[in-house]
Amino acid sequence: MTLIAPSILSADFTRLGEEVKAVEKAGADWIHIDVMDGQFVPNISYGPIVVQACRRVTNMVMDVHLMIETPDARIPDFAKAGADYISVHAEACPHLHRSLQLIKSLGPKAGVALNPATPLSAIEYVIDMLDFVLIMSVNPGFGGQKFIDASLNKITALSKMLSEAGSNAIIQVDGGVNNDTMEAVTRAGACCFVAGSAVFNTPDYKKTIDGLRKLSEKGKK
Ligand SMILES: O=C(CO)[C@@H](O)[C@H](O)COP(=O)(O)O
Ligand SMILES: [Co+2]
Repeated sequence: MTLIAPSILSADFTRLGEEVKAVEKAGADWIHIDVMDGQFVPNISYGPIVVQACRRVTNMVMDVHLMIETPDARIPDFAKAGADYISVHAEACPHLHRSLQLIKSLGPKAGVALNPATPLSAIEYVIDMLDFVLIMSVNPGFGGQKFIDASLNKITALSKMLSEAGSNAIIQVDGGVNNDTMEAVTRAGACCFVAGSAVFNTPDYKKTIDGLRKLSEKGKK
């Protein structure tokens, strides 16, 4: 399974609806929506009304990445706005089990995002609750950053950890995914690929997404 999830963070916001439709037409599987609060990360992006607006123009799976403090207070708004998948950061959730319970109780699939410096042990005791795990391969807050190479070993270790636990959770990789890194992240064990600048900063989205898929196929061999 190869799931390509363009992040709208790098889209042209004056034409957001058209951009979302364009990547859907180009063969994207999910649309990734990065929510930043200026507290958990040093940047502010957008909230539930943008998720709601995207829902009106696409049938793609909407994947909401919450880079916010106290996410429990906001999760119901994002579920109501139409999120299909919601990830919270382990670093922002003192009661991670409760946050995951909350997401699942409202309908969306639940995931945990881990910063580059956060060990996999952060999810050890909630592993059975996870529909996906988001491995940050850059420090969260901005698009267009360079892939952190240590993420590859982390993805490999996560893949082993999940299979030993009998978990079918999807491994999502987010940050610096592009033509140079796609093959290696696939080989490490990821199957959902968030790509912001690598998609939206190119002129032909279909060509770009097809190219990423091909590189992923190479990584599976
Ligand atoms: O969560 C984040 C950044 O915090 C990402 O989803 C970025 O939007 C990915 O951007 P690229 O590295 O693909 O340009
Ligand atoms: Co993201």
